[in-house]
Amino acid sequence: MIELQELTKTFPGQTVPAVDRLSLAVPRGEIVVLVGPSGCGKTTSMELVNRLIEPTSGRIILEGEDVTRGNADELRRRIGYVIQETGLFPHRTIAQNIGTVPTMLGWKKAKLADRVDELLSLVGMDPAAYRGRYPKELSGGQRQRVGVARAMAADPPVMLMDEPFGAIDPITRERLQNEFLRLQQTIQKTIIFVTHDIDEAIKMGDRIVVLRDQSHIAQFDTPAEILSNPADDYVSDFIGAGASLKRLNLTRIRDVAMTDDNPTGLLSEPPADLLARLVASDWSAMLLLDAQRRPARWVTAPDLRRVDGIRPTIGLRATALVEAHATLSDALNELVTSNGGVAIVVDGSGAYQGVVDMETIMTAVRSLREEQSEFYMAAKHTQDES
Ligand SMILES: Nc1ncnc2c1ncn2[C@@H]1O[C@H](COP(=O)(O)OP(=O)(O)OP(=O)(O)O)[C@@H](O)[C@H]1O
Repeated sequence: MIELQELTKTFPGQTVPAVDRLSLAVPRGEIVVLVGPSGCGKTTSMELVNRLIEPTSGRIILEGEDVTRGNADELRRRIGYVIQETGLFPHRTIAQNIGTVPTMLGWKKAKLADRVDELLSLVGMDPAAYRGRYPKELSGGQRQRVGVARAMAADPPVMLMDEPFGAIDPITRERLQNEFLRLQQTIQKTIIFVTHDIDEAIKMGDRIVVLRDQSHIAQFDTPAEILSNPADDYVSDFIGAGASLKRLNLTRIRDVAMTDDNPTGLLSEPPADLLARLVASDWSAMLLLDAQRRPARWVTAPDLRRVDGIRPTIGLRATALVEAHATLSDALNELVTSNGGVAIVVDGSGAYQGVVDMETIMTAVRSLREEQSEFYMAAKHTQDES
């Protein structure tokens, strides 16, 4: 989809190139993450790809076409760009910001307004509430969402995302990452994503490029391979400690067997009925759901025996909610601090789907390990034969 051939940039007055002969092929519909230490040339590489700066040498091929020299504006319409500080225009409304590229392309007003609303909904913001606001009237996380919506406005096949969730608190960041991964399942864009955070790279990337100085590639591989078989000490050092824990970032909750034999009930049910179901199960607590089937409270048998009717304050609050797109690492994080000792899986509207407990996570870790050792056995076998 997009191919960089020996892309090089030497800034005026410099002797050493900031980016030196970077060659990379990004497959259609994949997220390729560039990860590397500060100053290694990540941002420069991205700016070269959409020709915010012109390469000293090398070529950029987009959908088979050499776009290194042609019209740069034309190229940028085919490439959406999201940057850390979002770069929203402060004196333009959210709708005007999102509509920047379509406006340049001369879209009709009605089509533009529809597209803005569609995009706001897509990134989880109510169009009526937000389209008329200004960037400073939004939270950091909302501004990032608008940045993503703006990059997608003219439906470019390629998106460049330079630390798009960098300047955001960890909780919002995790939420935005998950939302974006969910969105990507629908939009299937070809994405180059920059981060300096290896955990984010493992989570977001179909493939990861670990960069050294001057955008020299240390390793280009899937996250699983990079974690299991780092090419050299530089890559191992970059992964840092805890490679096996990081592997939990590779598995999503939807890919493991959730527990659904745990008892649940509705806040509106009589306590005696709930109690009967709870004692008939192997569980010591029951999850109560509200009328929209959203997790509300954890209750034990003594909680239920004590009352005639269910009050909203009964038992303990149901915490540790995660969506099926979240990783096992997210689930583990949540469950260690949760009231129920499990992470509760909900769908996009917050409705209950099941729970993930420690055993689910242990089983997944075990099977990841087994897959890996089977791989090594097979590799060894082939080696012995040869
Ligand atoms: N306009 C410029 N003129 C001269 N040197 C530059 C210019 N822009 C960047 N550089 C240099 O090029 C190198 C790569 O910078 P770049 O911003 O691409 O790194 P980065 O990997 O994105 O870093 P960070 O993670 O800190 O953003 C750095 O040594 C930087 O000082």
